[in-house]
Amino acid sequence: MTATVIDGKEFAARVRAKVAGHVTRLKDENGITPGLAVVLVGEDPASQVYVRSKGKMTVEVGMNSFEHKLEVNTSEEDLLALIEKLNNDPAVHGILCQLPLPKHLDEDLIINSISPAKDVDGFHISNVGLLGTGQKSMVPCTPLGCLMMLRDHHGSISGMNAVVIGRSNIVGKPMAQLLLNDSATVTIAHSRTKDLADVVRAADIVVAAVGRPEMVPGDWIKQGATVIDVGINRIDAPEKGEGKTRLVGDVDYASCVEVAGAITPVPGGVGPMTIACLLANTVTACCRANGLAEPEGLTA
Ligand SMILES: NC(=O)C1=CN([C@@H]2O[C@H](COP(=O)(O)OP(=O)(O)OC[C@H]3O[C@@H](n4cnc5c(N)ncnc54)[C@H](OP(=O)(O)O)[C@@H]3O)[C@@H](O)[C@H]2O)C=CC1
Ligand SMILES: Nc1nc(=O)c2c([nH]1)NC[C@@H]1CN(c3ccc(C(=O)N[C@@H](CCC(=O)O)C(=O)O)cc3)C=[N+]21
Repeated sequence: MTATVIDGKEFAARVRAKVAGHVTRLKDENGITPGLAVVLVGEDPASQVYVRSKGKMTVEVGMNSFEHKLEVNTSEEDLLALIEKLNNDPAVHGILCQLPLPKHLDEDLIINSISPAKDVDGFHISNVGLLGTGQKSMVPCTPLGCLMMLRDHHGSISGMNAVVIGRSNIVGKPMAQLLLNDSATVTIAHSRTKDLADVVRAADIVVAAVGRPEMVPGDWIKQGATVIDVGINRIDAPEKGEGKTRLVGDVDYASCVEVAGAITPVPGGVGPMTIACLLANTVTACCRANGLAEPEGLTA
């Protein structure tokens, strides 16, 4: 039996429609238009694609999009000054600083300079601490999108064995925290993990966030397990013609789809959900900033 394919693209469209509804209500009833500011430093081509796509979808759901493109050698001082300006701008409810930043900029310092209330990435230490203690916070978009798909597919994940491969601050760690908050039994694997295949074989839920193309083969997957593929890897695709590339996940889709119970594809899985959750977080931040009831079902 082949796995149910979890359609992240379609799910994300539903989340965005919900967000758009709340935006309309905020405008009509409260005279407020939620605004998202995205800061991009440098000209990394992949980052440019994401930022463009974020801006387009922000406008599509009726919110204001403020794009700030800074040159690659922008000083820390100038970037901090921009963030301070956005922190104090009442039209801006969410601020995202696209990562990775150029090497000369201190990523921790920059992230922690964003007002926690506007930190729609959920990367500020204060939001990380709130999430870790089960308090209301801004929740990182990619893990939130994964959680929404898992809850939708399983109803409840309480008591399930979940293995997260990857321990980054932006995906692996917050993902593990969210799974734990939903009462899954959580294992975090990483590059030093011994017998990774056996660790993964014990999982009812596998979340792969490694950054290695098609690293997880089907024979690591327990029959019927749910596989969430966070990886976004661009690889050469000579079969499509010379110089062509294609996008693959961290999971070997062809073999995993044969054993898994459910699986997210790449593209069309976690990626679109990440952007939808960014918009959801912006509406949530806007409601909180204005003392309004926040939308249900759009956060953890
Ligand atoms: N769909 C989306 O919206 C998003 C997708 N991504 C994608 O997700 C992937 C992960 O991103 P990110 O978390 O930022 O990546 P990082 O490079 O920050 O982290 C990768 C993690 O994988 C671990 N790892 C590396 N090699 C192995 C291995 N051989 N076996 C087991 N673990 C290993 C590393 O371990 P160690 O800590 O020991 O080095 C590290 O914890 C990437 O493909 C990225 O493009 C990222 C963000 C959003
Ligand atoms: N501060 C910050 N926040 C982020 O959330 C953040 C970041 N920095 N840096 C980079 C990563 C990566 N990321 C993705 C978002 C959407 C897709 C996405 O929509 N992917 C499409 C395909 C896009 C394509 O074709 O390239 C899909 O999977 O279907 C992918 C990756 C957000 N990130």
